[in-house]
Amino acid sequence: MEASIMSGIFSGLLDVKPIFKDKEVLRSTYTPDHLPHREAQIKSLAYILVSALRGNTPSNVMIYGKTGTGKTACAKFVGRELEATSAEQGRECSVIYINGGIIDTQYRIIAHLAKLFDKDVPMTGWPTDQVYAEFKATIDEREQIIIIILDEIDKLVKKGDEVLYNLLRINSDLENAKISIIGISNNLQFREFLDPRIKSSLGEEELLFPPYDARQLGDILSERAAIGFEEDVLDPAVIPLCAAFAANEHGDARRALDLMRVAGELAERAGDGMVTKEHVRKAQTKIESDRIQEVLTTLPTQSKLVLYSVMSTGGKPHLTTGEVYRAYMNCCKITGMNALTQRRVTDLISELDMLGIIMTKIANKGRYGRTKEISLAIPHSLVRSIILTDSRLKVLEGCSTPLQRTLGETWNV
Ligand SMILES: Nc1ncnc2c1ncn2[C@@H]1O[C@H](COP(=O)(O)OP(=O)(O)OP(=O)(O)O)[C@@H](O)[C@H]1O
Repeated sequence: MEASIMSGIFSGLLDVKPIFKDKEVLRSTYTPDHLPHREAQIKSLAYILVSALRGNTPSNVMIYGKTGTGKTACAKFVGRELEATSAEQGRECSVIYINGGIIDTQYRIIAHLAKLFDKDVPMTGWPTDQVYAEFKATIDEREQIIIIILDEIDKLVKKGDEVLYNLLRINSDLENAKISIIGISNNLQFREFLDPRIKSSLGEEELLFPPYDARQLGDILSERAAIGFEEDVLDPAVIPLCAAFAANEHGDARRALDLMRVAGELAERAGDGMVTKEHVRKAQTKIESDRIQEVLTTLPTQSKLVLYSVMSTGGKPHLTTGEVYRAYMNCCKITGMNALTQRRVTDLISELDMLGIIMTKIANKGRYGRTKEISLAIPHSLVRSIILTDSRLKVLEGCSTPLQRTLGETWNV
C-alpha cells in the first residue's frame, strides 16, 4: 500500500515536462569548450604558455579582472589544451589548479603539490623546509614543466607572501623540472601590496579581463542554454533579461548563469513547463536573499550584535549612531559580551552598510549639524532568525522590550 502511494508521488512528478537537459553545465564549476568574447585573452595566454611545448619555462602571468569575467574558466581551458597537446608531443607538462582561498597556507600548498606528485607528505607536522625538500626532490626526478594556477592569490598573500616568494625562486634549485605560476585575482589593487621582489617576477606578463556587456552575456548564456535546457522551454525574453540584470551589476557571467539556472529551477518546481521573465525576476529576489542569508550567518558576533541593536529599536525609522550605541551597550549587558568603543561600533555600522544589510544616510539637522541616520535594509524576521542561531546571542530572544526602554520610548517591534 505504502509502496504504491510512493510510486504514485514519483510518477506524478515524472509526468511534469522536464526543463533541464543537463543542469551541471549551467553551474559555475563547469568549464565549457568554447568561451565567447575571450578569444583575445585565450590567445595571449596560449602565446605565453606555448614555450612549454618547446621545452622552455613559460613566463609567470598575473590575470586580473572582476568576479565572473571568465579568468578561471579561461586559465583552466588553456591549461587543459596545453596538457593535451604536450601529451601528443610526448612532453611532460602538468597544469595544476589551486584555490588560494581554500588551500591557504604555505605548508598546505606545498604538501598538496607534493601529494599530487605521489609523495606522501602529512598535511601538518613536518618542518616546512622538509616539505619543500621532498617536493623539489620528487619533481626534479624528471624533465618536466609544471604550471601552477593560483586562483584567489590575494587571499593567499594576506596570510603571508613566503609561499609565493619561495615558489617563484624554486627554479634556481631545480635541474630537470621547471615551475611557472599563473596568478589570478579580482583585486586590481593587489599588485600594489606586493613585495617588489615578488611583483617583478610574478608580473612578468599581465592580462586584464574586462567585464562583459549585456550583449556578450547574452551570447554566453545562449551557448550554455543550448546544452543545459531542453528545447523550447525558454521564453525568448529570458536570456536578454538575465543578461541585462547581470550587466547592471558588473558584467558578471557567473551571476547571469546563476539567474538563468535558478529561474529554470523555479519553473520546474512550479511545474510550469516553461521558463518566463517572471521566473527570472523571482530568481533575482531569491539569489539576493540567499546572499544576504549567507552574509548574515558568516558575520562576526560583534557585527551581529550591532545589527541586532539596530533591529531591536524596532519601529523607529531613522536611528542615530548614539541611539544604536545605547541599544548595543544594553545588548552587551544582556549577553555578557565585551562592549566595543562607539568609534569601533561606528566602523561596524559602515561595514554593514557596505554589505547592503543596513542603510545609512547623512541628514542635515540645521543648526544641530549633520547626523547619520541608520535603518535596516532587510526584513526583521531574517535578522532575528539568523542572529538568534548564534549561541552567544540566543539570550536576546524576547528581550526587545527592555531594549526599547533603554531608549526611553515604546516603539512597536
Ligand atoms: N566567455 C565565457 N564563455 C562562457 N562561459 C563563461 C565565460 N566567461 C565566464 N563564463 C562562465 O561564468 C562562470 C564564472 O566564470 P569564472 O569562474 O571563470 O570567473 P572568474 O573571473 O574566475 O570569477 P572569480 O574571480 O569570481 O573567480 C563560469 O561558469 C564560467 O564558465
